[in-house]
Amino acid sequence: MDARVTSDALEVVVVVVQFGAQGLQSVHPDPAMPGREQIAYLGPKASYTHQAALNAFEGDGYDLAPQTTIEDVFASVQSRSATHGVVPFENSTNGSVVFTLDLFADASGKYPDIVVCGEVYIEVHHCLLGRSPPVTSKSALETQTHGTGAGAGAGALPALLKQPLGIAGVTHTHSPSSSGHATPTTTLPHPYPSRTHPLTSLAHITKIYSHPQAWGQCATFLSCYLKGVERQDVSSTSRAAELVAADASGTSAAISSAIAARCHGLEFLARGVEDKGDNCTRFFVLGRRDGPATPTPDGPEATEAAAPAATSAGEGADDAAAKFKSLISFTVPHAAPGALADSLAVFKNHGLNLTSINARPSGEAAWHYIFFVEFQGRKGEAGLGRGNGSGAVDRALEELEGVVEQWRWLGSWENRLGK
Ligand SMILES: O=C(O)C(=O)C[C@]1(C(=O)O)C=C[C@@H](O)C=C1
Repeated sequence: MDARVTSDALEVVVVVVQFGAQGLQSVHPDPAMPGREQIAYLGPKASYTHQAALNAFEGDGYDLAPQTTIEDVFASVQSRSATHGVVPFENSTNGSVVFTLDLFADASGKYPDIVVCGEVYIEVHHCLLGRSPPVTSKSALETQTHGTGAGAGAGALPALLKQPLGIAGVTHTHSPSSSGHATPTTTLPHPYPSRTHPLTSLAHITKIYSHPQAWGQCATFLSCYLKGVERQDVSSTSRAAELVAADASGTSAAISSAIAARCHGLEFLARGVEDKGDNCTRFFVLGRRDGPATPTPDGPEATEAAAPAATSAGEGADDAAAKFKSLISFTVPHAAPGALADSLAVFKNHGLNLTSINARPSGEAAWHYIFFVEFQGRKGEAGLGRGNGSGAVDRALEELEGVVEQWRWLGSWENRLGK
C-alpha cells in the first residue's frame, strides 16, 4: 500500500478491519494465538496514530493495543509487552510533536532500548465534530434526524458503513455566529480567510476538545469561527471525540477525524478545518534495539533488497543513502563556542544530508539543550543487515564521538517519504 494514505481513504478500511471484526472492544494479547505481535499505539481507537498503525502493520498477525499516552507506547515497547509501538513525530503544518521528542530525550533513563525502525506518513484532514444546534422548525428537525447518523454509536457500524461519506441533508452555510474572517492584528493585518465554512451554526459550542497538535493545524478556522471559545487539551483527537459523544449538553465539539465521527455517532459541524490542504503527519514505528525488524510493504526481505551496494547497477552512494534515514540525539559542551556547528560539520564532512533537526531542553540544567539530528543513510550494524554501501554513517558516528558530550543512537529505517 502507498505509505502516504489519506485518512478518508482509510476510513472504510479501518472500520472494517479493526472495528467491524472486533467491535469496539480493546484489543488484548490473545494467549490462544501465540506468536501474534502486539502493536501499541496512541489511542483510543480512531486516532490518527491508529490509522498509521494499521498502515504499518497490515495483515492478520498483529494485535493492535490502544494506549492512553505516547509515554505508554514507549513503556509498552521498553517492557516488551508490545513488540512495536506507533507514535506521532511531526506534522507538516505544526511541526514536531514535543511529547515524542522528550521521550526520546529520555532524561530519566527509562527507555534505553527504544529505537525507530520505521515511518508512516498519513494525510490528516480534521473535522469539527459535535451535535447540531438545537432546532425549532419541523423541517430543520427532519434534516437533522435523517442527515448525519447522530447517535448511531458503535452498535450500528454496519449501517454507518453503508452511508455515503458526505453529509446528507446538510447544506453548506456560513455560521450565522461569525463572519468567516479572522480579526486583523498588528502582526497579521491581513489574515487569511478560512479554507472551509461550518456546515451549521456554531453559536451553541462553548468548549472544544482536541490534541494540542491539532490546534496549530486548524488555527485559521478556529480564529474565524470559534474565537474565544474555551479549548481543552486531551491525549488524542479520538479521545476528544469520545468526550464530546459523552457530553449530553451537546455544547462541546472535538477537532478529530471522520473515522472518529463514525465510531462515536457524532455529527460533522465542519470538515477539512485544517489550515493547509496537504496537512500530513509523520509517525514513527518504535522497536527495541534487540527486537524484530518492522515489516515493509514489500515483505520482510524488502529492506535488504532496497539497500544495494553503492557501486552496483550504477547506483551512487547518495541514491543508496537516500533510501534510509537515521536519528541520533546528542548534547554539546554548553559553554564552548561553535560546539553545535562542529557537530553538524561532521555530517557535512561525510556527505550525510540532514532531513530534520530539533532541540529540546535537556532536563539536566536550565537553558541546556539536547539536539536531535535525522539524516539520510544508515548504520551498517543497525540490525537491518548490511550498510548503505559507503559506510559514511559509521565513520561519521566515530568522528562525532570526539566532538559531542554525549550521544545516543535512535535507529535507522526505510525512508517512506513520497512512497
Ligand atoms: O490525536 C491523534 O489522533 C493522534 O494520533 C496524535 C496527533 C499528533 O500528535 O500529531 C496525530 C496526528 C495529528 O497531527 C494530530 C494529532
